[in-house]
Order: sequence, then structure tokens, then C-alpha cells
Amino acid sequence: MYDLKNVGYQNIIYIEDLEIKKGLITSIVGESGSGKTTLLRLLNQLISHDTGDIYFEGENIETMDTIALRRKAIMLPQNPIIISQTIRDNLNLGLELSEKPKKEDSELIEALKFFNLDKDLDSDATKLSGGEKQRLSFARILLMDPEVFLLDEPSSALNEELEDVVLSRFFNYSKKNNKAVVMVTHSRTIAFKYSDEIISVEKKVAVKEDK
Ligand SMILES: Nc1ncnc2c1ncn2[C@@H]1O[C@H](COP(=O)(O)OP(=O)(O)OP(=O)(O)O)[C@@H](O)[C@H]1O
Repeated sequence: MYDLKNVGYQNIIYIEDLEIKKGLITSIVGESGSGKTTLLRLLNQLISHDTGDIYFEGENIETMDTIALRRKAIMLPQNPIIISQTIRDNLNLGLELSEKPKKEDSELIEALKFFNLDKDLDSDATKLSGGEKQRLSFARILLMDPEVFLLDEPSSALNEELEDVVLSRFFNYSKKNNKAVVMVTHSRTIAFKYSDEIISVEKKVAVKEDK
């Protein structure tokens, strides 16, 4: 899905050769400030690399339309944006950004329930708890149906039980549908438990670890 060759960004990260595969869950681990989020941002060109090349499905991403790339490779940031409107509006916002048609309420409810969120679509999204907002954001990206999910500490607001439900279901879905998932996590336990491949970022250099 991704091939990175001699990719450098400022003095923050350097990647000699890295492949990220479709249909697999790849975790990025490393100490705080090591460059994990920076690597994730390079993958959908929220920031542009200074040197080297990044290929997405064989195409150099510098020649791709950035908006089109970001629709294919959707980022779930550490603090997802929740607009001050209803849960329905927040789900539809994602569909609009992806240029996808609106969905029936039943499909929206199903996406919420997939992440154990049993809420009225008309309720105010800003009143949700941190963990509920995180699950609403998961439902939103699921409906957007990209090719790659870029997740930045996606379970930081969930307790262990919910984390397991949400991540297990989401990763099963991703693998069944041959999506790529790239997840930044500070937790090696989470990385080992859920991912097929692990990229470790240390002293600016990102390499694949044996698992
Ligand atoms: N756009 C930028 N310009 C300059 N420095 C930056 C930029 N973005 C991040 N940095 C710096 O690069 C380093 C890596 O940041 P990054 O957010 O990628 O780390 P991280 O591994 O995700 O950290 P954490 O686990 O604490 O979230 C940090 O020292 C940060 O201050």
C-alpha cells in the first residue's frame, strides 16, 4: 500500500526503506517525541517530506491530488474534531468530506452500535464524554470507507474493556475488507496484542521490528 524510500522530514524523522501492507494492522511505537505522529502525517501529506519518495499503491504521492489522497487515507487524530451539532451531523460531516452520499439513519445507528455507542442521532455531540466522542469518531471514519485508516492513539479515552471491544471489532472489519491500518500507540502491549507489523521510531529512525 505504501512504500517509503529515503524519506526525511526536517531533523525529526528519517526512513530508509519501509513498506506498509494492505490488509494488515501496522503499529508505530516509540518514545514520546520520537516522531510517531510525524510519520503518520507524512502518509497523508498533512506535512510534506523534504527528501526521498513516498509511494501510495505504486504512485508517487507528490504527483497525487492531496485531497484525493486524504480521502483514501483518512486520519483519526488524537483529538478528533466534534462539531457543535447533533451526532447525525457529525457523522454526515465525514460523508460530505469524503464526497459520499448521506446514509439512512438506520446505517448511522448501526455504525454507532458497532462501537457500543447507543445514542440518539439527534443528541448534542458536544455533550458526549471523551470516550463517547472517540467512538463517534470511529463510527465516522468507518462510514467514510477509505482504503487506509491512520489512527493516532485511538483508544486513549477508552477503558480497557471498551478498548478491546472497539479495537478488536475495528481491526476485524479492516482485515475482512482488505484495508490498511496504521496506528500510533505509546503502548507496546497494544501494539503486540493487535498488530501484524510494528514500526519502531527511535532517535529519528523508523524501522520495522521483528514480531
Ligand atoms: N511541524 C513541526 N515542526 C517542528 N517540529 C515539530 C513539528 N511537528 C513535530 N515536531 C517535533 O518533532 C518531534 C516529534 O513529534 P511527534 O509529534 O511526531 O512525536 P510523537 O512520537 O508522536 O510524540 P508523542 O508520543 O508525545 O505524541 C517533537 O520533538 C516535536 O516537538
